[in-house]
Amino acid sequence: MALVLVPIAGAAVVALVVFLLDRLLNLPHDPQEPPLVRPKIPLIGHVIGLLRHGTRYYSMIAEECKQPIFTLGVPRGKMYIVTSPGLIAACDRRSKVVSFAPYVVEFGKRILAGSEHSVRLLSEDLLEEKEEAKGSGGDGSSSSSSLRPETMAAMHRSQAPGEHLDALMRVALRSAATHIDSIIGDAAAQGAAGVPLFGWVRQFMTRAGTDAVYGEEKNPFRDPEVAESFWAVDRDFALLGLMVLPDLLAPRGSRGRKRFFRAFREYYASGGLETASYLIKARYEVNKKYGVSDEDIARFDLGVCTALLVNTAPAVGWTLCHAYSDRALLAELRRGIDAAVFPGGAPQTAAAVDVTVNICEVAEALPLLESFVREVLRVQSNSASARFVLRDTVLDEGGGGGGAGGRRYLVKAGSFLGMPSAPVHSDEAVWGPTARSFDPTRFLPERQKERKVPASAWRTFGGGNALCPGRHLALREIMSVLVIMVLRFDLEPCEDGGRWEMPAKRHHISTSILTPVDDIRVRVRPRKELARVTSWNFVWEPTAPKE
Ligand code: HEM
Repeated sequence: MALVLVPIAGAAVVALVVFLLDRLLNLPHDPQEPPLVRPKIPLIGHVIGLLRHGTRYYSMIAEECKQPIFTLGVPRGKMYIVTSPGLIAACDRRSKVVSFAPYVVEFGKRILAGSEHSVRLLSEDLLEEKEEAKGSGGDGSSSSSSLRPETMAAMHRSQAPGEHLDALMRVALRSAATHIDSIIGDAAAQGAAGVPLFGWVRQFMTRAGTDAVYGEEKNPFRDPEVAESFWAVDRDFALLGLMVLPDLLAPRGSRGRKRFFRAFREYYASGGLETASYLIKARYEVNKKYGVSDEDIARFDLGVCTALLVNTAPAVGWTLCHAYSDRALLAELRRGIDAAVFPGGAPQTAAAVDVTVNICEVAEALPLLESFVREVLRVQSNSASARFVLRDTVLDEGGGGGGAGGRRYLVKAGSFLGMPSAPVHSDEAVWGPTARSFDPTRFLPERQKERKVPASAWRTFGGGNALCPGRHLALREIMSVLVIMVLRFDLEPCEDGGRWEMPAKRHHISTSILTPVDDIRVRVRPRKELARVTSWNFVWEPTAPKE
């Protein structure tokens, strides 16, 4: 009898220990908070889920619990996950309290390895009350009075539609077109094995983006070693973020980071600023105003390059995969682009022809272009919109979309709040029955009129006062490369008899666009029917507004 009781008593002790630990490690849950989702394995189930599935875990839970917002308890903390557009909009409206700022500070400390002084400057006025006192207008348009918001205001100002963005695009296009040409003209570089599509795109987008921002003349990325160093940092992003023995745990990333910082110190020391874009000049001015050292300015540039490159490069890769893997879509895009560039048909003369293409005009003539790119960004987005709750606050869904009308939820100070794009991007209540399929016409103006999707449901560029300031530049860059490629080249996978197979995807910690698990090797060939064109010039010049 006593022997029978041993396992029962053992199980009771385990249950008691788990119960006590649960009480001790998990924070109490107020009924006004979003519903609590209990993990299958007590205490650490959600942590295991997140480690195993990455941000996909949020979608898995969202699908099971079907709540507009829910709470995941983790040891000594809690995470609120928001999936309804109405509540996302509510968080965006309170973005000073449900804040992105603490992550900017952590990024400055862990990845940019900023000095204590600069990290302190970044963490000043987290609630942006100084700004409020002056009567701010929100997403960077305000007159702010601390380093972090003022830097973001400069980022928004320098990339808003207008002369500064046009200047960035001028250089980006010139540089992208030149670097695309250099590989096409170099048969040896392509070889029989072709080029790795995502790797190749990353190479020319890295150069185009940084030429635009830092100026072609002194851009540190002219040195391939600096580009390699940058991408080594990105590869080791998570390990560097731990701040534990980086030279040992992440030797390539750590070496790359030092090399990057050196290159950027030299850039400023050798007068790089004079040839830089307005974006870099405006940032420099703000940094100097707040007493950031030259050493730290060079470190902050690692942040600029991360924001500039890590999403745009894979987004261009996916855009080309989607365009070329669907013959009917490719034919339609090509028909529209050809018609806009050669209204009288492809040049047939014996003489060589120079062609200038204004991509802005092409995009206006062919709305499918932007609709298609937005759809690529919808399905390939994996943004987390991570926030930290700085004060207890009540979120009111306000009946604004998502269908759960007007419920209120308390979120507590000190908690993580995420608004991952994946669940909301695949929600049939928002996008209709085709939510999970790829539809390049989804964002055409006439389709948008048919089905009103709340603005807060398209999360590719985030929202609130963390809304991506580079979104206009990114969209223009992606559309431009698409036009250049579709107009000029045929792309064919080297393997599987030329059949396109979409690469599997995975999440990478630094990016909000999914990463391909494996690259795909392609052959790039100029279109035969345009052989007469010997010189191409691509520009993005906004047309005069219509009367
Ligand atoms: C396809 C390309 C891009 C995607 C998908 C993307 C996406 C995002 C997302 C999701 C966020 C966070 C928003 C949030 O949490 O609500 C963000 C922030 C940011 N992005 Fe982008 N981005 C892209 C390109 C760019 C470019 C070209 C730049 C130019 C420098 C840029 C600069 C930034 C900056 C500085 C922030 C931080 C904003 C802040 O702290 O307030 N991004 N981006």
